[in-house]
Amino acid sequence: ACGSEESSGSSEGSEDLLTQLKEKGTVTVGFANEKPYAYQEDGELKGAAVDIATAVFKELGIHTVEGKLADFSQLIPGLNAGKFDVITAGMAINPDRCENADFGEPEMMYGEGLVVQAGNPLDLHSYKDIADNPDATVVIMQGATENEYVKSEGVSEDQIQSASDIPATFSAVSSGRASATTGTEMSLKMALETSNSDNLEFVSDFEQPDIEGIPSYGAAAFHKDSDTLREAYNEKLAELKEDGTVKELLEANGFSAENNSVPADITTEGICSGEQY
Ligand SMILES: CC1=N[C@H](C(=O)O)[C@@H](O)CN1
Repeated sequence: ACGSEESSGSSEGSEDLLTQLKEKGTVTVGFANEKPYAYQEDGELKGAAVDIATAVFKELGIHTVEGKLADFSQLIPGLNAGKFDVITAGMAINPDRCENADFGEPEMMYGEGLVVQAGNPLDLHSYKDIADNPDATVVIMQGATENEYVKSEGVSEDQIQSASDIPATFSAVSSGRASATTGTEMSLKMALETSNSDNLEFVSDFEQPDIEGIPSYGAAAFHKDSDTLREAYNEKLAELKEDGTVKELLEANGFSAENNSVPADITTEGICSGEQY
């Protein structure tokens, strides 16, 4: 195949992407360095989304997974620009994103979290608490679902700050530039473990908002032209859900089988169409 040096997100040319990847034996995945979903540590690609994708690709005869780091907000644009073959970032499926990428079937379920300064000086326990306090600000990773979640709970645009990644959101709260940050529960817990700012606290009694999008369902995301690859991925993924491998991989990455496994009736089509969103 021509252009075999480049990973191409499109199936233009003589062979579809699945066939190309099988021939190369390598798939290139986009990720945003967010533990425990997809991150690099000691030169190795790790995380629940990476592990699940790696297991699926292995079943497809694609044994090497290479990572390409991108800001979270650049994952879908990067996919569509052909920088990687698939996004493995535990990205939440939602109707807006479904317009720009084709998600695989859901691999994990997750909720939200909140990190504030130690002692929780503004007494923030929900997105509504932020909305109700004009002095409160929240810093959120660019492109993350939480930007919409807080707004739907009444937080105003001028209370929201943006940062390119989770470490940058933590330093904004730690330095007092923002009152709080929100992200997925697991991202915040993990980032807090490795953060060297001891003046931050995870709000353990955070109230999950009762809004569209929560809980979220994370999945791999494919280029709109990669139907064959996505269908083959979904087929193997279903087998690995069935035989307990997905559950095992979630647990190995700190998720709980009980709280983070996807209920059997939830489908990507259902979420994209808005019926299950
Ligand atoms: C795993 C993850 N999920 C959310 C999202 O999909 O936007 C954001 O919190 C960013 N990271």
